Amino acid sequence: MNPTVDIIYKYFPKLTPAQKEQFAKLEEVYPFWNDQINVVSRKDIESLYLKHVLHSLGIAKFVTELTPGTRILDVGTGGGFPGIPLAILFPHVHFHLVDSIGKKIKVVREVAEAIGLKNVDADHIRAEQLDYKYDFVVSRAVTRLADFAPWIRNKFEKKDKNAIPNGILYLKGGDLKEEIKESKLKAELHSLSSYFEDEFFDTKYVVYVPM
Ligand SMILES: C[S@@+](CC[C@H](N)C(=O)[O-])C[C@H]1O[C@@H](n2cnc3c(N)ncnc32)[C@H](O)[C@@H]1O
Repeated sequence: MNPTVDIIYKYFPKLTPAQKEQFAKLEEVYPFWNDQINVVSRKDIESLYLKHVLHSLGIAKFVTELTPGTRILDVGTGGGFPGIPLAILFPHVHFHLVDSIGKKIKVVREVAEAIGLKNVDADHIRAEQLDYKYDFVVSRAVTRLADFAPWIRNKFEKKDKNAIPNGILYLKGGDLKEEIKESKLKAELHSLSSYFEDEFFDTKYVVYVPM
């Protein structure tokens, strides 16, 4: 049986009633929009909370506190992962979700509106074309680090107001050691199994690259 929203409450026990309601609403909103515009595989939508929502929140187990006003870019957000779950968790942080496919951004906007998220902007644009600065860039399953880093290298604010220096937070699978070597980046691997006792993710690490 696939876990319900309770799995989110289990790992994030300090959620406010409003946040709990937003997480709970995803269970209706995503299947509705996914039937019209496919953003998540049919098989995976049944394990929405485990494979998408909790997985996205792995980033929040590594960066647990963010200063109000922090700006985060989600590159290749697809249907809103990891950006939407993170935006629920950090209502005082601004999230810019972008994707190169317009219909995916439609789903992101509909989901954000349906659950009342005020801290999300979503745009149909390639990451390389953006001309803004951010504190962090998050992403999940978009491309190899060596290709990804040049897209966003010039998009970081210089000042570090958060507990960890600005940088990339990437949920990424594949042969990461080889990828990190290829990218020549100074990257750290943080295992999701150190945050979550349930073993369920195809992608097992948050890759953190200070920038
Ligand atoms: C495999 S999907 C992952 C979607 C989402 N991050 C997730 O984990 O469910 C990769 C997404 O990256 C988007 N993408 C690829 N290259 C991009 C670029 N240069 N700028 C913005 N989005 C891009 C694609 O359109 C696609 O939606």
